Amino acid sequence: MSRPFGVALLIAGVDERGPQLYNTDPSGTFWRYEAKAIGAGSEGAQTELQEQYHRDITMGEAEVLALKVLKQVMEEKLSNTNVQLARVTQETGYTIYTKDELQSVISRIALLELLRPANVICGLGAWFAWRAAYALYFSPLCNVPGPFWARVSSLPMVIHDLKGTEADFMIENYEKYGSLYVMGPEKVAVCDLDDCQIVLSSHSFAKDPRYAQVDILEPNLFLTRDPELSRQRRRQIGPTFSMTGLSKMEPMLLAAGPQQLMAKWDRAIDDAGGSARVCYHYDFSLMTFDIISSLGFGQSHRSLTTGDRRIVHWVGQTFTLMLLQMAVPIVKSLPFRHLFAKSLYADVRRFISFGSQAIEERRSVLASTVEASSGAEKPRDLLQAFIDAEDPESKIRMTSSQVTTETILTLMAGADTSSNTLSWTIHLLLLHPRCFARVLEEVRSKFKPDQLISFKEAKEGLPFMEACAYESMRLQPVSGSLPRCIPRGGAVLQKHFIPEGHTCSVSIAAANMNSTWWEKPYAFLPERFVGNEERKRRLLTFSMGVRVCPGKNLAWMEIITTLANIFNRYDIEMPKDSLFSPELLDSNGCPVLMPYRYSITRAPRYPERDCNIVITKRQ
Ligand code: HEM
Repeated sequence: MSRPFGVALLIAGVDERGPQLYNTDPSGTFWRYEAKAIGAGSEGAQTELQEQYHRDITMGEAEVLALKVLKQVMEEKLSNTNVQLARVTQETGYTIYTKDELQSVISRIALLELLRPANVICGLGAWFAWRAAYALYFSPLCNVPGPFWARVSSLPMVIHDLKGTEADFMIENYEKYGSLYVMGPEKVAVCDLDDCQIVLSSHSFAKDPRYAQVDILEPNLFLTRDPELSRQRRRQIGPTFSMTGLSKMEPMLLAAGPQQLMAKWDRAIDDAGGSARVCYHYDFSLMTFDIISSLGFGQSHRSLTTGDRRIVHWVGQTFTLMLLQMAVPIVKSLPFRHLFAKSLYADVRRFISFGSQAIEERRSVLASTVEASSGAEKPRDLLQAFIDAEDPESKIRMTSSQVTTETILTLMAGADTSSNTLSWTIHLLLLHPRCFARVLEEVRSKFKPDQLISFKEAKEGLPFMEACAYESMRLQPVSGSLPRCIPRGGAVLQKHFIPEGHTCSVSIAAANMNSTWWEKPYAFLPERFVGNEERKRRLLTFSMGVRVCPGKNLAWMEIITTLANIFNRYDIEMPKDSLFSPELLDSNGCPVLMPYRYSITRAPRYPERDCNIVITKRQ
């Protein structure tokens, strides 16, 4: 038997025969001698040692074992005075443990005793009983409705978060407990629109501290918890995202967006001889990336037609690292983190340097054109608008790296959100043929088959189609919940006082299904939005208040122009092998929708299977 550390232990004691040392031979017979030593102890201890005979043990284990024997020796009063513990090593020979050493071994054994399974179970039971009693009778949230488990632990919510079913779980709990309920020991879910407004309308309900854990990018509009930075950025980039600012960029948006998509679909139809099967989800996804990367990075790069997914990949990696830092902040200080997550960090670096390069190139192109002709027009895109953006109050402009950060964030926040909204709208329309027929009638009665429809034309001429997009955003909001901190002095929500230090989560999914505000909330009823500006404002999908989505107008421009142009140009059908149909209904009497997953935004779970359509040129 090999012995780790070359250490042997033995028991020494003083009994009526005088000092006894149960000798040991460090060269190999330690266990035999140890067994002899406990001859003075109980039978139980001997058995315990003998059971361990055939395996290597560490110094720590040996100490504990020896001490157990020692304890028994003392307890059984076989040797009640001056009991000692000694160790023998090949190098140092026989040494008696000092008082301090003995004390430390005794503490260790006491801890081990404490950690015995029975003790652990009792401890956990007591802890749980205390948590339950506190949650039910003493917690400031004890009068707020909610599931019992959520009062005691955040685990149920975390599990749904990880499974990507958080939205359904929050709607389910809203149905059971109402517009304000407990979703964690110190956290409430907010599902009433008036309360959402209270939370979102001021900076005093700051974003969750986890947002500030991300250190891969400079402080920016999306992640900042600092009201001053948030206000300043909005003043700087606000004009860019206004309808006036965006209308200058529309030709570029149409070229990278609907025009590119239609060119691809036309080719697919020609290649297939009249009708083609396409996966609209993937096409929308690449198209929206192309729109933002052409506007934000000045790129003529087209991932939809070339299949080059480099930027899409970088965005995914940056999100992964961001979420990792938000969920497990310690990863930021791990010494070899760059080695553990080498490709993740490398891709984020590539993405950032791609952004910086775009700015440098733009600056040098501008410098050379200004030299060549003084009246040269600057490009009309997001990149230029960000470079030129100035805070009207302080006259401060963004530095190059701030522009890079905001552009990267724009791509991250603006691509998947818009493309998933498009996917859900198509899916819902295919499952509601009455509405779809009305949309087609509306579009085709207003526009010629080959006409490129602009945003203004679509917005003014297609109120029902726009209402369908609103209803799709209500039923399948792509954004998740918005976690906020309760401010100093606490807050009153649904007549319950929620103290400072607690958090709340504005549930977009549940607020959009709140039956106080939305009649027949599960039904797809676009009519509710036609000509009703008040209802449109009430929709929470873009958030509201001081941190409302600044890209809202751009998103609408992408969504409305894409839908109008494809409905005008193609006849669209569900394939025969589709698993979904208007006749397949759920328990609410509504068509069953394709399953979703959350990868930052709510996306179709099986796009290859569920997001196919058969397209032909409009008859
Ligand atoms: C259908 C499309 C979109 C939806 C549903 C959507 C939704 C949202 C929501 C709910 C928020 C609030 C997040 C929070 O408070 O944590 C938000 C914030 C934001 N969105 Fe959007 N968004 C969309 C498109 C876009 C686009 C196209 C852009 C940029 C071009 C964009 C840029 C941003 C930014 C920068 C923020 C952070 C604002 C802040 O925290 O102050 N979004 N968006």
